[in-house]
Amino acid sequence: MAVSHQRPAHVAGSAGPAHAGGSAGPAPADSIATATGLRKVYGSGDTEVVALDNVDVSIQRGTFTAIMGPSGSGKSTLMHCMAGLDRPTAGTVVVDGETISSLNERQLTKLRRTRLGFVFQAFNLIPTLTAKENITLPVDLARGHVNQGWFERVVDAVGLRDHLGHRPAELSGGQQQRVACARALITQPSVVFADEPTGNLDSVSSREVLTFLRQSVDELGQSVVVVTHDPGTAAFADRVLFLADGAIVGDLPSPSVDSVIEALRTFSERSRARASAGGASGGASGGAGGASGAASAAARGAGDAR
Ligand SMILES: Nc1ncnc2c1ncn2[C@@H]1O[C@H](COP(=O)(O)OP(=O)(O)OP(=O)(O)O)[C@@H](O)[C@H]1O
Repeated sequence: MAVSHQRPAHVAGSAGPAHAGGSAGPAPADSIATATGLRKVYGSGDTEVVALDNVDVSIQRGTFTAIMGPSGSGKSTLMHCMAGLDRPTAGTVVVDGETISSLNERQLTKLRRTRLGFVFQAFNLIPTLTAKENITLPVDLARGHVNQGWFERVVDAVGLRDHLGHRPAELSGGQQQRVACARALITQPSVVFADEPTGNLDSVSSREVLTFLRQSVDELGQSVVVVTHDPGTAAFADRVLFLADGAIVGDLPSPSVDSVIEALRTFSERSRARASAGGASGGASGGAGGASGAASAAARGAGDAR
């Protein structure tokens, strides 16, 4: 489902055309997460799938980045490799100065717990715990101390002060996902990674969650990366990266719903042209047909948002 969004003043402005290219540029000094030469191959022989093919990405600190692309284009794989949930076949990932591709499992687990935040489509809350207990769970598991000042700021931003004693079953879907977002932020992570965070929500709840993620960037200085199919969600971001067949094919700053749909349409047409020229092969599955499907889905989504 799509969500329309009034862009905040500091990121408003004319959305330029998506820059098309094979990489999202070299790592600038204020990069919070960087992938260089990232390659991920699943299976081997006849079943081999190249999910990521030499991807270079740099995510700026204190920004909201959306990753889009057709089904099977490698969005989740890219996010999982950058978040240390999956190991790349080749290439390097650096998060907040730490080269995570060279960490062992124990170090990776610690890094994920202490320096990264995650939000998934399924809220993954513990049903027997209250909202407050769910939010502080990562700190409690690490036997740390909740920074009370930060907790208060997050709770205010998430707008759930009156529901802290409620269990997940007593909260709406949007409220549950906001609890999950607050949980992702409680450790003041270097980056929050969200995979289709509004996939299970109606448009009102989606807006609540996206507004909160946006605020976490604007007011709390967090860095957020969201994987999404929805142009309305992408329009909350400062920048949209487009993937197709395991490669970055576009980079759109200051996105709007319309500019995202236009970019999806352009990449879909290019993908179709490559396919009819016989050049679409070898990459991740979901190639031309998938891209085309994504563009039509985007157009449908835009209809919903208006
Ligand atoms: N564990 C796995 N084993 C084998 N192939 C996989 C695995 N995970 C992903 N793939 C393949 O890698 C490619 C990229 O998958 P990925 O899930 O990253 O795409 P996506 O863009 O996130 O797709 P979707 O939008 O449908 O979630 C696809 O062809 C997928 O089938």
